[in-house]
Amino acid sequence: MSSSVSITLTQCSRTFAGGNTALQPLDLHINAGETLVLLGPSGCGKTTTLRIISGLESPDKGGQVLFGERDVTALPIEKRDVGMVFQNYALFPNMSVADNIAYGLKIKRLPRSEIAHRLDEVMRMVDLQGFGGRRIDALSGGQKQRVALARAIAVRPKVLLFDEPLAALDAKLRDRLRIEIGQLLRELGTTAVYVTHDQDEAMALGDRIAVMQSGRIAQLGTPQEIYHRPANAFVADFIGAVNCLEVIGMQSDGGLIVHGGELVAPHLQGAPIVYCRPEDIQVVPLSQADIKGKVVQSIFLGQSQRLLVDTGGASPLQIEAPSRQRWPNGTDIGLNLPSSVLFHPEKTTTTDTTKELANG
Ligand SMILES: Nc1ncnc2c1ncn2[C@@H]1O[C@H](COP(=O)(O)OP(=O)(O)OP(=O)(O)O)[C@@H](O)[C@H]1O
Repeated sequence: MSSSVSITLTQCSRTFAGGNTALQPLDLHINAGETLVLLGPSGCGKTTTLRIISGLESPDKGGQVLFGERDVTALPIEKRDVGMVFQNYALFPNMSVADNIAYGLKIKRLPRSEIAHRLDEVMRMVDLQGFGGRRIDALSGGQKQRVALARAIAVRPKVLLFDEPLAALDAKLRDRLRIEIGQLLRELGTTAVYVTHDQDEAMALGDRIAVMQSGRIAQLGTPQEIYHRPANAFVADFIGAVNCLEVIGMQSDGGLIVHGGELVAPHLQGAPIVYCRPEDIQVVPLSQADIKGKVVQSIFLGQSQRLLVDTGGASPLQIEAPSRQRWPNGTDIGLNLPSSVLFHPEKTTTTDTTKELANG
């Protein structure tokens, strides 16, 4: 495989006709061999960023795209040595699987023996052995996406770009292909940029995730950093369920007395706000509970259940509870909330937060 390259975007903005700014000036460095996921809601600028990296789109004047040390800003996609995988596969429906995969290799005028060798190699990698002669329209969605993947890697690109490749597939297939793509990317070591609005996909695949909001990067970090130390309320809310708690007092041992509340704004006037994830709240016997409440709803999720618990706050707390236990509505429930699991977006660590709150 060809050696991977780093990607550097400097001051890349994109304004469309009519003054619609899809991307604010963006600086982003992607390490060689890294998988970077661009995650965010519809319209936040993920695809525009990917298209600027691919060469399908140019940044506004002044923006620069480097692959390694090489300035590729003015190069079209076919000169950038990138492979792309799209949501809609973008395959030739009337051609066979093998002809689709070999398409780029033929354009590169590789010798027939080399084409045969690479076909063999990539079809094995994406588990499509024996499918070479099939027509594209005789394949399932998952198989089509494997063909698209094989076609992208067959040319041994320096950079692999994915635009929501699993969005059209059903949940089970999505999970499976997500794992396979992750394995493949590790095996290939190719620098990859992967666009999705699915947080599970982002966390499973990304070495780092850039969470985007309104044409900017709201946070760039490892999945763990993004999940456990979200930079702001938008990231906290986008990357998973979060409880927003109003601090209404302090216990003698320094523990916070909190009320449940919903995620409204990062800074409400008055009481300090802290956040916590549903799975970090412990269900304990009532006699040992810091917080007591009543179950108002339970949502069965299979491997766990989400309980909504009224603790007297503005809105119920979300708790993750074991799957097999029954919690009829109206059940009294005891909860503990270790201060170590509380976090405050805009601040760096949970410990800082607790200290600051304790001091202030
Ligand atoms: N060719 C275009 N002309 C005008 N506006 C555009 C064009 N392409 C994108 N935009 C706008 O730029 C913004 C960002 O679009 P982009 O496709 O990058 O978002 P996205 O995060 O990929 O969204 P989605 O997940 O829905 O694909 C949107 O407001 C979109 O409407």
